[in-house]
Amino acid sequence: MDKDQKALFDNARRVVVKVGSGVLSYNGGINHNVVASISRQMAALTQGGREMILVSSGAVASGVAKIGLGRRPASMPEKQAAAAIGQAGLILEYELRFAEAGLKVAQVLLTRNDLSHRTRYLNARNTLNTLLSWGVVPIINENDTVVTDEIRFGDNDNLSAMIALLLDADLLINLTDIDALYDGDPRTNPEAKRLDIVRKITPAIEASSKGSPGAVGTGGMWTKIEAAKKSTASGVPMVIASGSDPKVLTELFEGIAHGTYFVPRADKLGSRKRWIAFTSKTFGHVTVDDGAAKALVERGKSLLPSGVLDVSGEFDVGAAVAVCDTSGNELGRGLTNFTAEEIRAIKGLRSDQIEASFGCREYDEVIHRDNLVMTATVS
Ligand SMILES: Nc1ncnc2c1ncn2[C@@H]1O[C@H](COP(=O)(O)OP(=O)(O)O)[C@@H](O)[C@H]1O
Ligand SMILES: N[C@@H](CCC(=O)OP(=O)(O)O)C(=O)O
Repeated sequence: MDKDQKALFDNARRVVVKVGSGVLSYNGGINHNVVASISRQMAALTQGGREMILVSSGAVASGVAKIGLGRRPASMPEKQAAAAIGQAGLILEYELRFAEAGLKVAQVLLTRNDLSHRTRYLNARNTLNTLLSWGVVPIINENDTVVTDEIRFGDNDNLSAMIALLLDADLLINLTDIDALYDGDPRTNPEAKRLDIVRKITPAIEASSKGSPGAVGTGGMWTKIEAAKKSTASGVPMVIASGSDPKVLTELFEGIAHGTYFVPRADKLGSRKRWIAFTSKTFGHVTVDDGAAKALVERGKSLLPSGVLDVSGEFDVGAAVAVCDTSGNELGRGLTNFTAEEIRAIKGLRSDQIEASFGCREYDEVIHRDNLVMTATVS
């Protein structure tokens, strides 16, 4: 790896590692060698002075094996039931492996709703920080029992990025059943070429990652690219590498390159803005005209009522909303100063017109720049 990457690994104090179902499964059950090698490497890194956090899939695979289903169930309730059976055994296995190195682990189960709710997000952050301060390794999975389509992450890739942002991690490592990101799905395109470094997630990279997942994974490469977008746009680098390589983590921290490295933006986004941009749940969207789009994206301005063309959804003051251009592309997200109904009444109006029509105006901005994060570029 190059000098900059090596410095980054050397200096990374807090690291989130995600392991996917594909690499954790073997013959319809859990791959004990992979659990052992990931635990051993993470324990050594923890003892070397880093704070390591694990996001591990594998509950469904473990449950399927335990009750002898023979195959991964198709229906949601069956998957949830299998995960409930498998999660205990999965954590027990990690607990035993980490204990061999004298370390303790903690099970943390989360849903998307937990993190999109600001207070619960802060509670989760406090708990995780306390565990880390006690030298305990948190092992996180989606709380499959209670998730519905509405609140599920659906994939642990996005959850791992949100955890990296929540904990202000220095690095996110995604261990999967393939050695790197390719410019096409190698399972269907034998000509696909390996990408060692991604400086910008281009539409071509997005398109090449849309193949379906492996037999047991969820989301495939696409959800890993979504995670890389969240992570790098917040200033946290991400690596996709093979989890079946028993030295992958150890070697990465020795300066030996593995997999694909996603270069982050230079300046780290503050923790509140990360939450607004990537973790909050949006309750609607406002469509802005071309002038407002440019002012927001290129000049970091607040969103004024005069730039708003349309509003969708019903929301209250303080809700998170997406800001979209006239083609429906999401430009960013922010916390609104007005309800949806109020924005409908004042859209397109200048501040003096609002005062003339309504007799007063509490805020000049629909979304103030302090509560706004733009994630897109405008051509
Ligand atoms: N562009 C790509 N580069 C690499 N792998 C890809 C690509 N597109 C799709 N894939 C597939 O994504 C799979 C990994 O995703 P998934 O099965 O969901 O893993 P995990 O269980 O680790 O989340 C790989 O096995 C690979 O076949
Ligand atoms: N919560 C599920 C994992 C779902 C999931 O995201 O799987 P994967 O895409 O393999 O990381 C489980 O533990 O089986």
